[in-house]
Amino acid sequence: MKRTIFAVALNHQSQIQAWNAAFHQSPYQAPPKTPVWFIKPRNTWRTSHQTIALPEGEKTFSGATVGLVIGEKARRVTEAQAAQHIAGFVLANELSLAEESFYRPAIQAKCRDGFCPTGEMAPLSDSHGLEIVTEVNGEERQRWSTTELQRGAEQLVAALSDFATLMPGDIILMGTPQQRIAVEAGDEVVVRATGLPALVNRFVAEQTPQPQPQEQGHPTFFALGLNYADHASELDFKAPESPLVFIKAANTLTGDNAVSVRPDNVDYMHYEAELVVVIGKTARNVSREQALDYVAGYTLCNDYAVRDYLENYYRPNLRVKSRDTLTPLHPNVVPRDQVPDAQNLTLKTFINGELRQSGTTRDMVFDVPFLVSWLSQFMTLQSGDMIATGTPKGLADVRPGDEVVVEIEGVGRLTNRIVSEQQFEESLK
Ligand SMILES: O=C(O)C/C(=C\C=C(/O)C(=O)O)C(=O)O
Ligand SMILES: [Mg+2]
Repeated sequence: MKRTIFAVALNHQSQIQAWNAAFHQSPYQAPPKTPVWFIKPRNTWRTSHQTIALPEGEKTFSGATVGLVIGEKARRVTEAQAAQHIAGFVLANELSLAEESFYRPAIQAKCRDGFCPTGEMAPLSDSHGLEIVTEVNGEERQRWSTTELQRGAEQLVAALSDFATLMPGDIILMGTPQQRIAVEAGDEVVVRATGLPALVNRFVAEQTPQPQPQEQGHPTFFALGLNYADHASELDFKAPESPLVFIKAANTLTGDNAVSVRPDNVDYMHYEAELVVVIGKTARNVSREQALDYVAGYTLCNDYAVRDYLENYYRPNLRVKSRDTLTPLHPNVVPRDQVPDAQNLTLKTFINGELRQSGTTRDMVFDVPFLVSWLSQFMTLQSGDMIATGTPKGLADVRPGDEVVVEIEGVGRLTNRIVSEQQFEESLK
């Protein structure tokens, strides 16, 4: 069973070459130091032989790749240990709109319905030197080799498992060349590699929204960046003109009264009190007026961020936002009809009993109906998906031993304690 599909951008040499000059200039300033991870959420999943509806008015590009499949839980494994955690490999198509920037391009470009078909897994022991071939309507259009990747399978597992525990069934897509192949309605795209079952998909025009295939997978956990203007200005940003959405993987979620690990030798581990919207039924192309009908209710989370790991423009940055234990989420969902006005709730964070953050959901830049409607314009929201709506001003560092309580009026109270890496490791023994 698939759990989380992680993917890595800028892992093919041709991409690094193509972007090299831009990466030494503003706004990037420097090439990324660590892998640029992103997530292909469950609405993007398809299997071989399923059709994929192309978004209207957009140019879609095929990005044939190979994914490694985790067979055995991997937490902080070294490159030398990584191979024993890999069950095999799959072919995949990391479909995307044009990649014009690496500043949060991901969600609208990469997370559309059907934008991640994957084939069947084969228990290959090694992906080195694998040639990935793309055929469109029977004609070979691209061939590349995994020797051209900057980081191979073992390096990717080691880098990701350093902060995110990988579970059996998780997949890491290993990257695509800079050159992608435009696909059109009617095209049949076949991705092949020796030793792996071919991946075959036909593209069709998007007419009416297609029913979602019954795929299993974690609910998607969306989060908003800078959705309160006062918080954006405390981080020296302007309020965004359109929603800045990132996705957090399941590894980061924990519950009420749980612990969160502060990495050693960092300066900025910030709490973030956030209202979380829980989707109640499938939502595609819903208007702002209809949007609340698709909301089951509300809960709250603490969207911790280790800001030392921010790398300028390379966002969403999973090392900052999707680390193990760094998203305490309250398990109780308060039904929508018990929250008369989600845009008029007080949020508070207390550290060791002292009030440190206070704001109101009135100050959201993009309110709940807008967010549900906006996301549903380009992806299908499913029951259980959640949207963490951003945090107001008032961030501060937290240290091991701190008790952090996030409270939202009428929604709940979430308690969490900060531990050091050493304390956490000892608790696991
Ligand atoms: O971390 C940042 O600097 C901004 C950011 C996310 C911010 C939030 O999570 C928030 O405002 O609640 C980012 O993803 O870049
Ligand atoms: Mg946040």
